[in-house]
Amino acid sequence: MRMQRVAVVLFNLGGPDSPEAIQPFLENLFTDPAILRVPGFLRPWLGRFIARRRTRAATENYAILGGRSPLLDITERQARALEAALEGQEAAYRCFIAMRYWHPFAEAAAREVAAWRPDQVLLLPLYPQYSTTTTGSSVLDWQQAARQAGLDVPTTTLCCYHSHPGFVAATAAPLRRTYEEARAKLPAGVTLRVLFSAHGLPESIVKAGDPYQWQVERSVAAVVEQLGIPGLDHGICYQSRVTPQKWIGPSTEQALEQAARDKVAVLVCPIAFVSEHSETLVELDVEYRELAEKLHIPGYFRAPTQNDDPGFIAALRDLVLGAMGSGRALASFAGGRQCPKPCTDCPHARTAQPARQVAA
Ligand SMILES: C=CC1=C(C)c2cc3[nH]c(cc4nc(cc5[nH]c(cc1n2)c(C)c5CCC(=O)O)C(CCC(=O)O)=C4C)c(C)c3C=C
Ligand SMILES: [Fe+2]
Ligand SMILES: [Fe+2]
Repeated sequence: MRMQRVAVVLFNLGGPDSPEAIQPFLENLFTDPAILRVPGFLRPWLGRFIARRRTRAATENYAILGGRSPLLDITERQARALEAALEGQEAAYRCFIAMRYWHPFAEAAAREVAAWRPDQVLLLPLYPQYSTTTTGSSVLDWQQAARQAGLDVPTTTLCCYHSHPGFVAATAAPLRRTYEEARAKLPAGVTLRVLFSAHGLPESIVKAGDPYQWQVERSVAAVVEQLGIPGLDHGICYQSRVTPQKWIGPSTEQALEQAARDKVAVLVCPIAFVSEHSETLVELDVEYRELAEKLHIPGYFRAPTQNDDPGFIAALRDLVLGAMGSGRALASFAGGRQCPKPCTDCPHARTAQPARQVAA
């Protein structure tokens, strides 16, 4: 009998692979209805307008990284490491990558998956917390791509793993190392504040029911508990605001200003990214570091993201094996947007409509 084949599809946002790709990448992003929530007839025009306005700042950021995002290279490493970690199971696992706004798109990934003839597909977002703007958008994109590729096999979606013990441990371990290194460099009297920095969202998206902020808070609580540092000074803040609307706060800039007023050193820990990219390597390592210096903050440190750290890959393996056969499926959410229903304690699980099975 042929061994069962499981295609694991890793979702991430994608990033430009050359300076010329920056504007079309941004156009793809800002014309996504999950990101730009304006009437359909306005979206292509407004989305391209916002993208063109953002291109200059983004080009300057990517220039610091050699003109391209490192996200795909890192995701490739994660995919190969996860594939290796899944060897020796009862089923044969192969990992594929579907990026949302730049190559490899879901369309190409779905064709590759179909050609491999899997018995099952598992969708694995590289976003620990569910947002309609990230995982939700990628799932919708995948569903369309899979239909076009004629891929009709049972599909399981892993919506979120904000408090999964493996993810929490893989976040806490490098944070603890950086914390100890930072402590050793600081004078004894200086407090070190851990600032958990997550990608921000427009407040209207959270008010419409997006569970992302709540899940970020859950992740932070779990990581702090795992660290077990008595009296740890810590806070949550949100970075990367790119539109003029009101975004959730406090912003990372505001949190740094508060740290300056409190005369504490800061250790910034990314909590919603699991790979290095422009928002960690440029925003956190260059822009916020400069701001911290300008504000005379007594010390600025940054914990690394997980990338292909063995602890994180082991967490992904456990998530994959735990999700297989669990019957997790998508439910349609009030308002017509897709929202998953796998965790019993997510607010969206309580508000979701009865499950509409998209896969067995
Ligand atoms: C309204 C705009 C945006 C929302 C909402 C948003 C949500 C969101 N994004 C990530 C993770 C990533 N974002 C990345 C790049 C990126 N994101 C936006 C805008 C929104 N993101 C822009 C305009 C860009 C391009 C870069 C820039 O112009 O500064 C990336 C990849 C970047 C790379 O270097 O490859 C990631 C990853 C999350 C987790 C999230 C909400 C939960
Ligand atoms: Fe983003
Ligand atoms: Fe959930």
